[in-house]
Amino acid sequence: MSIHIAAEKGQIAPRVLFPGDPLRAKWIAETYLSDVTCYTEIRNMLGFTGTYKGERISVQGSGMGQASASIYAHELFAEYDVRTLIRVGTCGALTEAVRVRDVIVAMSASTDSQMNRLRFHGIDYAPTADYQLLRAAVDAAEAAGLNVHVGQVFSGDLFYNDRPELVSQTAAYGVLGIEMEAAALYTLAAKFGRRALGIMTVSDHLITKEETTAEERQTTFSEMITIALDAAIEVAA
Ligand SMILES: O=P(O)(O)O[C@H]1O[C@H](CO)[C@@H](O)[C@H]1O
Ligand SMILES: O=c1cc[nH]c(=O)[nH]1
Repeated sequence: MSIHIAAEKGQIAPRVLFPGDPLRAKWIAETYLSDVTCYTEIRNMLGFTGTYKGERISVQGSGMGQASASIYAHELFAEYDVRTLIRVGTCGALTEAVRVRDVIVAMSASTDSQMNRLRFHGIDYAPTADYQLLRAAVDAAEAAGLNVHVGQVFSGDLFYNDRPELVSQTAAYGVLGIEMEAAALYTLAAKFGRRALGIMTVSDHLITKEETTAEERQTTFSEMITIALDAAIEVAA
């Protein structure tokens, strides 16, 4: 076991879905996987392994924010040899071109986090998705007849941000949605030479103020999950 995950080596599959909400992890495992086992309950940050279309897949809660998600991503890569990590999260929409319940596949993630400033001593690193995984996700969406937005997201450290102009400024530079983990995930995947992708369903709209319910955020968004699972099994384990 690692410090924050109770699994034995081999209990976590090489391909992992990575939602922020541990109850979304439970819902994904119960809804989409067969032969499911729960391999960790430490801090209630639940993790499950099961089978999807004959392939082993795990689902691990990440918690909210880059600080929490970085701990789980690091341990999954460093201690459990995870090869593919797909965030299945929620985000806020920053532009009217994107609507609530739309799906965004995140090509890149800007951030206001200091993590990479510390890591790279002031250099502006560009956290970027794995191209094959991104392409597999777009192909999976097309095969299922689903529309997705492919583009930039912003991974903010502050959910309650004091700078309302952040929305208009990032939108003016092409950012589609705001969430809190993708930049760290892409950076750590690059560090360990693994694949990462963030797929986010829009849970609320920062311009129109439309919102989804907490229950919907926990137990729906099936389009995103299907795309993530089908993309995961397309790339080498
Ligand atoms: O729904 P999840 O995956 O947690 O993602 C979003 O929701 C949380 C904030 O409510 C942050 O973690 C943000 O990134
Ligand atoms: O991080 C997030 C997630 C959903 N909506 C937001 O505004 N921010």
